[in-house]
Amino acid sequence: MKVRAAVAWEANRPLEIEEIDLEGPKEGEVLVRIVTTSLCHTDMFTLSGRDPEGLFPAVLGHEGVGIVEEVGRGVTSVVPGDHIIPLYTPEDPDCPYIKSGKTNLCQTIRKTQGQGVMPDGTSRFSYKGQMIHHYMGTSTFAEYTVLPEIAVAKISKEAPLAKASVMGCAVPTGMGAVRNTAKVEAGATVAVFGLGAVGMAVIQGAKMQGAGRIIGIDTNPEKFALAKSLGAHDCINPADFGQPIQDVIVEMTNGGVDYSFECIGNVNVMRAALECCHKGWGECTVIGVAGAGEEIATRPFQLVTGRVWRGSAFGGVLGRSQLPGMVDEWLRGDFDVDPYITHNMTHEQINTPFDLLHAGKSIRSVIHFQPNDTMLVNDLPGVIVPA
Ligand SMILES: NC(=O)c1ccc[n+]([C@@H]2O[C@H](COP(=O)([O-])OP(=O)(O)OC[C@H]3O[C@@H](n4cnc5c(N)ncnc54)[C@H](O)[C@@H]3O)[C@@H](O)[C@H]2O)c1
Ligand SMILES: N[C@@H](CCC(=O)N[C@@H](CSCO)C(=O)NCC(=O)O)C(=O)O
Ligand SMILES: [Zn+2]
Ligand SMILES: [Zn+2]
Repeated sequence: MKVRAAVAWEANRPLEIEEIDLEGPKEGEVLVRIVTTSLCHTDMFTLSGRDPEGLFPAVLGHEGVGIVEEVGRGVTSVVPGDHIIPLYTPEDPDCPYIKSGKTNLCQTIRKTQGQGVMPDGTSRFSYKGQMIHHYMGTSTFAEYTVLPEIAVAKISKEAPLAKASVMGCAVPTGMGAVRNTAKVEAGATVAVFGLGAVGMAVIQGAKMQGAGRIIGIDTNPEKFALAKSLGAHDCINPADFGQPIQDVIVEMTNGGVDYSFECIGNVNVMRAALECCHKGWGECTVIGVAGAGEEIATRPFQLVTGRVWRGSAFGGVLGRSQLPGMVDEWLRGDFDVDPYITHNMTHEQINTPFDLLHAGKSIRSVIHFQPNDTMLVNDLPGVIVPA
């Protein structure tokens, strides 16, 4: 079939909307109509050319929501009409990683996913006969995409599709890192480095866990008002201090924080995030994604004296078994996704979210594939960007 897709032809070049060819779902695959998708910093990171797994041309996008249109042979867990969230961290119950009960990092299709192809080694996308790569196994910047069955999470049909895309990455990543990776407990002191959508979800998650003090850190003070409204007690800008930010936080907290989260992808900040942790027990969770060749450093003494460095992908969330429950929490009103959505626009405006995110003007921009259906709902959060 012919589908309109935003194609990243090469690194550092604006995406182009093209009419490309999409092959139907093969065995174990699902054809999905994407309803909305939002831009995560990771898409921008890959477009920048700094992602060691970045491949071009590709259809980027991994934070979205859609409706199953057709299923391939052997697919039993979803049917046409189901509402789903594409999973860049799939969940195959037969995967030894999943069976371990210790991680959400399903490896069943990880290799081909990193090669920009479906599990059978081929791409469903092409343009005038030229192969176009899939991205993160999701490629949500297309009207329709094909996904392996293990990479779709069936969610409640009550979830408004106009807003649900943020449940595809930012919200579960930040909230899950708090609950599943760090396991923040009531009363804990928390530092959140980077107040984009991921950092905001960490704040929201920490507040829900009953954290006693939440400190937000960002070089862009325009993020502070939202961070405070979600639960941050203090927000600080490293540029306002004449000493390393980790020293400032250790002083502010009388010895360091119980938990810190790096939500930027900056290896120097990852060091600060470790070193602001309390001696003896403080734990730093790295969420941000750093570029090819970049490495982290600290004095090993920081670890010898009890601080812990760990990392989190997709918040440690099991996509098929746990994400639908997180969507239900949202629908019950346990948390709100509206604060994440600052802008709404059409697929044709796909490059605007990159400009807004780069300029620090947005949290999440949502792309609406059927603007007449989803952009005109009366409680749509954020502004509608004029075409
Ligand atoms: N591990 C995962 O599963 C996962 C999932 C989603 C996103 N990510 C990564 O998390 C990071 C955050 O994603 P996002 O979409 O929230 O990004 P974002 O661009 O919306 O937010 C990043 C924030 O960091 C701030 N910042 C930049 N440099 C800073 C510095 N030196 N000190 C303090 N603040 C600084 C920016 O002002 C911005 O507010 C990215 O690296 C992204 O690739 C990882
Ligand atoms: N491809 C990069 C790493 C990118 C990365 O770390 N991706 C995160 C998700 S970011 C979502 O916004 C992730 O889940 N990683 C686990 C995995 O990819 O298996 C690189 O090669 O450095
Ligand atoms: Zn993401
Ligand atoms: Zn940039």
